[in-house]
Amino acid sequence: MKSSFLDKVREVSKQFFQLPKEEKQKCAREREPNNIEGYGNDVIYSKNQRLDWTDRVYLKVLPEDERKFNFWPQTPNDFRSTVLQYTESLRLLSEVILKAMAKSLNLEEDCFLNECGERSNMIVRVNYYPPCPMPDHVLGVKPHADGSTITFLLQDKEVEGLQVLKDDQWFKVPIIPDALLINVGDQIEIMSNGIFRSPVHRVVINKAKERLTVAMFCVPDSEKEIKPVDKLVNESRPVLYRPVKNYVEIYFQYYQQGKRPIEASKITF
Ligand SMILES: O=C(O)CCC(=O)C(=O)O
Ligand SMILES: [Fe+2]
Repeated sequence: MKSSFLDKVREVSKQFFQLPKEEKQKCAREREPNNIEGYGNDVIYSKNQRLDWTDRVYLKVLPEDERKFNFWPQTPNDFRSTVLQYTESLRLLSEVILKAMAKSLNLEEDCFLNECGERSNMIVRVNYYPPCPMPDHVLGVKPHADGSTITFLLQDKEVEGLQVLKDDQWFKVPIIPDALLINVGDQIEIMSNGIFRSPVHRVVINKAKERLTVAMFCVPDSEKEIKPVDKLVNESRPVLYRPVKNYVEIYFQYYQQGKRPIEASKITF
């Protein structure tokens, strides 16, 4: 993918967030808590929830027949075509990466792809973090691991914010302007029986500068039950996760309560 195309993806996203509130509201998320698609911020599950300092647009791009264009920005008018083209490039790239990840564990290359089922999903989330007068008191995104198989993250070119947790410490993720960051999500952790681990990460915000990122989540078919692949379960490595289905659905409820969704699948001994 050319860096000029990555800039284009950033540009159409930024143009949308620069529109007046009334314009953006045209693709606003519906009120029922289970509907996460469209423009908005956190879905509220409880009064005690801490809110993220972010606005976002969340859209299911694949499978094709599940697109809900009424939630898609109409302005700028090349938003739709740009996101569709971007998704197609990342769909192809995700196949290459999931095959390589399977091969690296001596599995058949299609192993993870087959586990994702016939109707894999691609979901885009454009994250816009406005400047915040009290950046030490709130987070752009609370600590979480992604609920995907893998996530492609296109970072802001100038403003840092992403941090990853390792050994109980937060580490800054540097900006590499023309690179996509690829994150391992919970569903690959489950399929690989814990060999690939989904890292916990968070977003800190900035007093003076806005920040924009585009996350593309690759997610298995919601009807397909996923589980650790047989070849990665043996006497020395017992099965660590229960089968799960439609993980994205449980994901947000756990996340908003500050819990790790993967706990719903982990087997405790
Ligand atoms: O904005 C970022 O840097 C990361 C966003 C993120 O973690 C997410 O959308 O899951
Ligand atoms: Fe994330």
